[in-house]
Amino acid sequence: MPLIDAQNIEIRHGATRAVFGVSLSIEAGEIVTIVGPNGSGKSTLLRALIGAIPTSSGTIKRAPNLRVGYVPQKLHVDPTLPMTVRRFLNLPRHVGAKAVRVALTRTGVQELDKKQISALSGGQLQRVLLARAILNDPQVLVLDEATQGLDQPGSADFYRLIEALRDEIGCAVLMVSHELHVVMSATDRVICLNGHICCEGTPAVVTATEAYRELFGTGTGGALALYRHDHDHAHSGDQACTHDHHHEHEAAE
Ligand SMILES: Nc1ncnc2c1ncn2[C@@H]1O[C@H](COP(=O)(O)OP(=O)(O)OP(=O)(O)O)[C@@H](O)[C@H]1O
Repeated sequence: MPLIDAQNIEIRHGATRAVFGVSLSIEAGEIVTIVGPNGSGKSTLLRALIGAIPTSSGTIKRAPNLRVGYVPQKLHVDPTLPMTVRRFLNLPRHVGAKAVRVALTRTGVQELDKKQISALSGGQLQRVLLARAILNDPQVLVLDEATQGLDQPGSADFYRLIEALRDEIGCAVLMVSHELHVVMSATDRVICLNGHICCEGTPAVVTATEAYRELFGTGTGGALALYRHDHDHAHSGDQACTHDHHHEHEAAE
């Protein structure tokens, strides 16, 4: 049984239909990356899949007592509020020094445990947030553009860490990223979202498709830049677009 299984879901924010006709499932241990333009419903879909917001139609089934670890885009910390990394990882639930040490070691920042949260660099903070997300030994790790603000080598390191954690913990990973070219090698499956699912598949299959080339350019070696990705047409909930899209893209070769 999949960890999460969504069938034909629609999600509305008031009058805005943010996601429609989406069916997808997340299997144990796989890494799934959702890409798509701004406002295409990526965060909305993630939040619905983990049960944080309701759907307006369709069904989402989650494995019983599913353990989810969530890494937000960023954390706003009041610099006047003193809080060490160790204390932060013990909120809202006290987990103890050993669990904190294990989690920080797994994310490669064990030396930061006594540091103030407000004194961390962007990359260090993301690793601390990741450490917090794995404290409950998650079956699914969910990341919403977790590398925003990191430079490309920093992002690449972070995604390598995610892959290593997946291998170590055995969790599935569901993430949103704008950096498909960076995340590609650490992904089993790519889903391109624009309200509905435009195309999906393994990176190897997706990169070989015409739809993918239209979306992301034709560069080689994974050095593809998702630059601008316009879908200026309406859909009625189909799962694969067979018609032309209008895209502007740039391939960094
Ligand atoms: N809380 C909300 N109330 C009203 N509308 C919302 C809300 N959250 C999102 N929306 C709308 O739903 C649509 C999808 O937004 P969402 O944040 O899911 O997109 P996204 O793909 O994650 O975007 P981005 O890449 O910019 O983060 C957008 O039109 C957005 O304006």
